[in-house]
Amino acid sequence: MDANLINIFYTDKDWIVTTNQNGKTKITARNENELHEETKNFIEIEDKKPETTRENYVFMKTKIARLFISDIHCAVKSDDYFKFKNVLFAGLELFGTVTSAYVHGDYNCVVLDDGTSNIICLFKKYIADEAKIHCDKKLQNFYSALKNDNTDSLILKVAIMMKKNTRDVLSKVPRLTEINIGDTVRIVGKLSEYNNKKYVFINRFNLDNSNQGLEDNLKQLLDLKYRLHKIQAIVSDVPPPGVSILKPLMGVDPNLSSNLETFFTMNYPSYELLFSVEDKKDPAIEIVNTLKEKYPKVDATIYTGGSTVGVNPKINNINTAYEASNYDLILISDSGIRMKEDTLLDMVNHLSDRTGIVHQMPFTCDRNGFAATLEKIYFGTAQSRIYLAADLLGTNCHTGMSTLMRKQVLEQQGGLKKFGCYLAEDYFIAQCFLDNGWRLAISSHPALQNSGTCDVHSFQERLLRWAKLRVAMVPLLILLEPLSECMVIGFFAAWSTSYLFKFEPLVFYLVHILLWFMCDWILLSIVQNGSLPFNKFDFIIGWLFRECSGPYLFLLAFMNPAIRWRNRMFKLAWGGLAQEINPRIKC
Ligand SMILES: CCCCCCCC/C=C\CCCCCCCC(=O)N[C@@H](CO)[C@H](O)/C=C/CCCCCCCCCCCCC
Ligand SMILES: O=c1ccn([C@@H]2O[C@H](COP(=O)(O)OP(=O)(O)O[C@H]3OC[C@@H](O)[C@H](O)[C@H]3O)[C@@H](O)[C@H]2O)c(=O)[nH]1
Repeated sequence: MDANLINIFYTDKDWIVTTNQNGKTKITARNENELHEETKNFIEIEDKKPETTRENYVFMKTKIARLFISDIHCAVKSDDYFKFKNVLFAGLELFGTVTSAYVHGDYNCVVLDDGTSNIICLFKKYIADEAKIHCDKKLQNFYSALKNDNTDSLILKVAIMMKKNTRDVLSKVPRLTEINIGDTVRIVGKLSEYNNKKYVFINRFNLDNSNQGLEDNLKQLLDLKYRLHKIQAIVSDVPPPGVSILKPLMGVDPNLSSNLETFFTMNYPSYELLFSVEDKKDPAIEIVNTLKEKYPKVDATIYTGGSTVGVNPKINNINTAYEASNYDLILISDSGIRMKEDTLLDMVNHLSDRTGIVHQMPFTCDRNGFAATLEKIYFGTAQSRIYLAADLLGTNCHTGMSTLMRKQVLEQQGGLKKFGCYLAEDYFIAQCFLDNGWRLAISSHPALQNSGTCDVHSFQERLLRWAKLRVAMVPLLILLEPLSECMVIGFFAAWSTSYLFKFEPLVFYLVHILLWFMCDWILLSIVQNGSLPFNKFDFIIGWLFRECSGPYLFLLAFMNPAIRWRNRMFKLAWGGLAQEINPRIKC
């Protein structure tokens, strides 16, 4: 921190706002590890004295804020300035990575992410593209007129000077085609707000790729970061297609309202939300109604009562909503999922003529407690490695907590109800797409599970249920799945190398575990794409717990095949057909 800082005039758990004797204001983040090196110090420097004070806020028209994007979303917008931590700013400077770029109406849009959040930054197509061409043409004409010297050269010189200025301003905003996904950029602009969403109107746009560290390069070597977090740009004048989002709800947890709210605030031009609640007295209905009132412009409907079209209670719950859906793309999204503002756009961008399904790889939001750490470790290591490997090999490993699919393909099979006789409808839906020649793709955004109910017992129950589904559907996994566990394969590898090469088995086993552990840490950091919410010691404990309990859970699943899902019990036949143990209908 600067030595000449003399006055702390605002602090909280995240920020310290200070001024020095010249009246300069500095906002410093307390927790700096999440940020890019460049944005560690959020210094707004303006030599002018405050021009005026308004409602006790220091106000300088020319102030430029350099803030986290997540904080920009919390800033209060008013007239031609915005307020953050009691400081008024006229404009802002952002630093981050371009995660998406597309044309929307008259605007070129760039989605910028700085690791804390993302925001849409836009500039008029006309300004960016045609104006530059127009300017260059005019300049050419002026130059040739000046060369011929048959008009008043002074006027021409002034005109040339002015046009050059205009071109300089315009050249600070690139064309959309000049921007690449993954570019690190610096944007200066004005904050704007529409429909409770913040946007930045770009005044200046600079590429800045000078800050890639060794870690970044290593990750890129592995190519996983590219596959997971770099998003394809679709530069097109055609707006993205409409999406019908099916949200099956059953009961309420402490995070439900905030999770569902993220579906009302997505940056996507046309979508409808179709909530399904089986029990008409379910308190989830009240939560959805409150959100509908808060966001009246979002097209949202609630379907209650469900319909019994099969054994799978999730399918029974959403089938009516599915049949009422209006768009050609269907997103089935479980109740505990949170969406980033640009996730839906990213998923749609991953569709191609041959891709029928785009799914999000299961992962978790940052939450506190051992259970949350354990969940993050499981999804970011043991599960990600198989999920990504399966994706690479084109094998079906689809988990249906957030899946975008083409309705036309489902309809050809007889609709969603066709899959109601399976408990693992997700696996069979994906298999059906594959069998019909369609490809599956993984979204760049991992699925952010954020259920408010997070404890070790229910997490293990869930893993147990999934293991039972897998064993019934793909019996070969009885053999292969234990072999994919670090402790089990390590044991066999140590035994065989000691037999074949006379290696010391204990040393081999410990080195194997250490290497596996380190690879898992790297993989988890890649999937997280930012700082982890726990330290290395927590990781060691969570990782050891997961690795030791994994094979044990698998054994349990194998020994007792009865499946409990929420308030119902099921059993599965080999192949995956389900039967409810107090059946209500026959499949
Ligand atoms: C010598 C080592 C051989 C390794 C073979 C790998 C065997 C697969 C091991 C574990 C499977 C983990 C699956 C991860 C996520 C599944 C989550 C889940 O169970 N979801 C269900 C509920 O939503 C869903 O219905 C099931 C979906 C997929 C089940 C089929 C999994 C087959 C995976 C085969 C992957 C092959 C990858 C090959 C890697 C070398
Ligand atoms: O009886 C039920 C159970 C569940 N559901 C809904 O189904 C969704 C998933 O339920 P849970 O969160 O309990 O289950 P999981 O996260 O384990 O689901 C996962 O595994 C089983 C697959 O069939 C699912 O597609 C997959 O998302 C939720 O939105 C839930 O509200 C119902 O509508 N009715």
